[in-house]
Amino acid sequence: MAQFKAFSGPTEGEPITLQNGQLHVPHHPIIPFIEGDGTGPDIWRASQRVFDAAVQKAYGGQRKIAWFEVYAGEKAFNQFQEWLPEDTLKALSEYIVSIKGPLTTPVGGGIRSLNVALRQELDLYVCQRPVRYFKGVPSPVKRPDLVDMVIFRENSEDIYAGVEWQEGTPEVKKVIQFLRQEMGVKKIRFPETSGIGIKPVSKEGTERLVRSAIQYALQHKRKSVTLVHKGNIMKFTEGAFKTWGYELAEREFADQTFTWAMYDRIKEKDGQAAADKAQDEALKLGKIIVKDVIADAFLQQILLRPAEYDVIATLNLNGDYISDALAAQVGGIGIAPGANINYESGHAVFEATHGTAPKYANLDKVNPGSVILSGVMMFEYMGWQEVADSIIQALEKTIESKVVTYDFARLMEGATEVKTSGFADAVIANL
Ligand SMILES: NC(=O)C1=CN([C@@H]2O[C@H](COP(=O)(O)OP(=O)(O)OC[C@H]3O[C@@H](n4cnc5c(N)ncnc54)[C@H](OP(=O)(O)O)[C@@H]3O)[C@@H](O)[C@H]2O)C=CC1
Ligand SMILES: O=C(O)CCC(=O)C(=O)O
Ligand SMILES: [Mg+2]
Repeated sequence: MAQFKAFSGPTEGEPITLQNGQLHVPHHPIIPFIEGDGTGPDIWRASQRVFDAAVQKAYGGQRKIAWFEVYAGEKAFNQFQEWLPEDTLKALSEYIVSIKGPLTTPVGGGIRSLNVALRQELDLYVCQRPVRYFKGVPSPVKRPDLVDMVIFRENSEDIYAGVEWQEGTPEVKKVIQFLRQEMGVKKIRFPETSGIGIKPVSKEGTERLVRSAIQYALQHKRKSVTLVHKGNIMKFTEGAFKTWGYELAEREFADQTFTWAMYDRIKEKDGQAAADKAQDEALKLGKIIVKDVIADAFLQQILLRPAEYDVIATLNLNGDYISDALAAQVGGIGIAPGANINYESGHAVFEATHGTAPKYANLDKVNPGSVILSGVMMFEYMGWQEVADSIIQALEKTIESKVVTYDFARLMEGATEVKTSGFADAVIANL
């Protein structure tokens, strides 16, 4: 068992382990959780009750989660004068599967994102965010039911690496001088008053992300994987992401995929009819179509033609924007779950797509749906499918009966508005 310094270790349960690449989940697994800042505590309390009730219902006491609170953000700082204690990283690493509430990141200065730090420290290179419609949820679009996508957002590089220098500092002056004098850069419009940020995008980073997306598409019998990039402008980062993604698909999944890069090569050589025929044949054989789209066009097409998109593989910043935009299409960030995963080490930290929504902190008001659904993803990951299924059906039943939190109630006719805790009560009653 791991030894902890700042806080005590778990008092019950057994660790989840990885054996020969397979997750081994005991009947009483230790699962670390971070409550989160802002609305985090309200949402976590509600979600934890739903999880425990669903496990009890599915296994009648044979299985039970041994929750282990670990600390990050304001609660950690107040108790240990550290935003992200070493013990927390140790616990998330030791116990493999964990879940967290949102953590605050100040804008423009102060600490860097703890959420990003967790992803980088544990090398959780996939941010996986499924977006689907639940019947009865109010939506701003006519056919929200056509949205059924799973976002694979690269989670370890891009501008989130945090390599940037503030305007006016000696460091930024040095970087700008280097760029201008040694690299021949002439296009920094206002060199005296610029901050500089660096966007690293690697072949390895792209390949492991796209590989995970294609493997997911194959395992879940999805139709396509779309590489979303801004490669027309950022040629050697986002453009390379597209090229490396296609190359990976053709090299590692030659028999299971058909790429638009192949389509273009056939078209160039034998004409469009031949390329269309090759794609039709691939579809008949059940191959995954790997295609690409430029990010701005993608953002309008998901509104106009969402049914054309399925699994999405994209870079870190694009994935961040796309997650919230797609969440809005199916009713908002109140039911937008996610997971940060390293598919090689097995480490996974489940968390909602939304943030701390500070104006609603401690009001017992916001929708706990995103963390509840992140828990559903966690139970699926653990192989506790009965629990996942039972929570999903209870959540659907609750929303269909129009018992909802403020975010849905303000857009629904005849809704019964309940608090965060009240929504959890209703879901538990429907398990
Ligand atoms: N992974 C993480 O921990 C994340 C952390 N953050 C951090 O959170 C903080 C606040 O970020 P902000 O940009 O305001 O984004 P938030 O996602 O926290 O909130 C934006 C808006 O989304 C709606 N919303 C958020 N959560 C819920 C919920 N559970 N139920 C219903 N509606 C919800 C609210 O809309 P309305 O006003 O219409 O009611 C809210 O005002 C920042 O410090 C940011 O860095 C942000 C994203 C992810
Ligand atoms: O880390 C943060 O504060 C924001 C992260 C975020 O927006 C996201 O992961 O979607
Ligand atoms: Mg975000």
